Amino acid sequence: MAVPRDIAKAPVERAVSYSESGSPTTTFHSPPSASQGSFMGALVHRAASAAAKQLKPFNTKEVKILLLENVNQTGRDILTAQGYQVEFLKTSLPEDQLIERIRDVHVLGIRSKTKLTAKVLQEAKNLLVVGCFCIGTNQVDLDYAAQHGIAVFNSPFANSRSVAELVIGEIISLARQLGDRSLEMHRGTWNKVSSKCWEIRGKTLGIVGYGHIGSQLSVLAEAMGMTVIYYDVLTLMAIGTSRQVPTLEALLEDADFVTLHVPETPETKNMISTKEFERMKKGSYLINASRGTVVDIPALIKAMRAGKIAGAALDVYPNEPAANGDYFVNELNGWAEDLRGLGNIILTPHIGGSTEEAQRAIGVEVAEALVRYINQGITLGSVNLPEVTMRSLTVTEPKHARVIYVHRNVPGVLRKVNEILAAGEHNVDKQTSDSKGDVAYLMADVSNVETEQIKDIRDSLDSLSSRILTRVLY
Ligand SMILES: NC(=O)C1=CN([C@@H]2O[C@H](COP(=O)(O)OP(=O)(O)OC[C@H]3O[C@@H](n4cnc5c(N)ncnc54)[C@H](O)[C@@H]3O)[C@@H](O)[C@H]2O)C=CC1
Ligand SMILES: O=C(O)CCC(=O)C(=O)O
Repeated sequence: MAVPRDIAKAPVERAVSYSESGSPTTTFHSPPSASQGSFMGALVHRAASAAAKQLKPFNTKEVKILLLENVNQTGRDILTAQGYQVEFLKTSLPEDQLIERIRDVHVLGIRSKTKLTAKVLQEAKNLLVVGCFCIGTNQVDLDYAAQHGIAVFNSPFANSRSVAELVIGEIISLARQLGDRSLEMHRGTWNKVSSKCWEIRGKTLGIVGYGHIGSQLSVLAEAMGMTVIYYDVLTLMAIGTSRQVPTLEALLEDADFVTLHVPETPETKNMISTKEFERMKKGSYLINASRGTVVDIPALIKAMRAGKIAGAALDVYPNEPAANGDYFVNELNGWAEDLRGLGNIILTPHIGGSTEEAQRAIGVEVAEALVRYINQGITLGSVNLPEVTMRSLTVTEPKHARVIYVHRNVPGVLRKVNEILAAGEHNVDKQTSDSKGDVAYLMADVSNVETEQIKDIRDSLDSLSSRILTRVLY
C-alpha cells in the first residue's frame, strides 16, 4: 500500500517551506460531506473508493488558511479536518491589516466585504487560492489573480433562494408599509392605516437580472399572484408566464415593483439613477439586494421625497461597515442620515444570503472546492482560471506525480512541457489543458518519477518564459 507523500511547491516567487523528503503525513480522508449534495462531491468520492492516491501540495500542517468575515462552521470544519492551519476572524480587515496578514497565507477565505485589489494581492506572495464564501466576486481583482496563478472560487447559487425569499417579504412589507407601522408601535403609537396600502396580487414585478436569484424570485412572485416581467442583457427562457422585455426602460415603465439582481460591473454602476426614476411609475417601489453601486442613492432620496417612489428596500450599500455593531452614518456614506430619515424604506445590513441553510451550504461548497484545488489541482468551479479536472492517480501508481503548470496562453508551451517531461524519461499517462483568455492551465499525470526528480521537473518548468505557476503533487 503506497504511503501518501507530501511534496510540491508554490512558485519560486511565492515560495513556501516544503518537505523534499517525501515524509509521510496524515492520510487524506475526504470529509464525509464530499460525497453529499454535489456532483463534484460524488466524483471525488467515487474516485476515492477506487483507491485514489491522495496527493498533497505541502505538508498539510504547513498550509496556512485565513478565514475572514465569519465563514460558516461547516467550511471551517472541512478545512480543519484536512490538518491545515486554519485561522478564523469574524470581521473583514482594513487594507493595511489585510496586506500585513495576507503575506504568509496560502489560502484566503472571504465574503463580500474584503477587497482583494491588485495592490493587496501583490503582497500575497504565498497565496494559491481565494475562496469567496458568497456569490459575488466583484470584491476580487479576478484578472490580476488569474495572471498570477491565484485561483478564485465562489458558491454560485447556494444563497439564491434566501435572497429571493427576502425580496418576497420586502414586496409585501413595502406594499403594506409594515416597517413604518412596526416602528410606530415600538414607539407606542397606534396608527391603523389603509391609505396607499395594497395587495400584491395582480401587481407587476419587474426583475432586472434574470439569473439564479431573479428566476427563483419569478416563480415565487407568480405564486403570489403577481405578473412578472424581466430585463436581462441575455435572452433567457421565461419561467412560468413571466415575460422578457427588450429594454430596461420598458421594464421601468410597466413595473409596480422594480427589483435588481445584477452583478456589480462597470455597466451596472448607477444603473438606476435620476433618468430611471423618472421612467418609473408614480407610486412604484424599488428593491436592491444586488450591490450598493447599482443604485444612485441621492437620486433615490430625491425621488422618494418627491413622492415618485412610494417605498424602497435596500440590503446593500456602496460602503458597508466592517463589523456588526459598527455605525451606518454619514462618515461611511455621505447620505446615510437622509436615507434613514425617509418613510417606508426598509434598510437591512446585507443579509440577503444570511440564513442558516445558505451559510451552511456555502461553507461546504467552497471549502470542498478549496480542498480539491489544494490537494489535487482541480479547478472545476473556478471563476477566473480555466476549469480543468482529471481522474485521480491511484495507489497502484506509486511513482506517479501530478504536474500542474499555469502559463501564458502562447503557442508552443505544450511541446516544451512535454519535452521537459520526456527528457526525464517520464511517460505522460494523461494530460489535459484548457485556456481562458491569456491564461492556460495544464495538468499532467506522469509516471516513473523518483522523489529526487521532483525538484528538477519543477525547476525546468519554472525556467520556461511562459510560466505563471508550477506545482508538482505526488
Ligand atoms: N444581498 C445579498 O446578500 C446577495 C447579493 N447577491 C448579488 O446578487 C447578484 C446576482 O446574483 P445571481 O442571480 O446569483 O447572479 P447571476 O449571475 O445568476 O445572474 C445575474 C444576471 O444579471 C444579468 N446581467 C448582467 N449584467 C446586466 C446588465 N447590465 N443589465 C441587465 N442584466 C444584466 C446576467 O445576464 C445574469 O442573467 C450577485 O452578483 C451579487 O452581487 C448575491 C447573493 C446574496
Ligand atoms: O453574506 C455574504 O457573505 C454576502 C452575500 C452576497 O452578497 C453574495 O453572496 O454575493
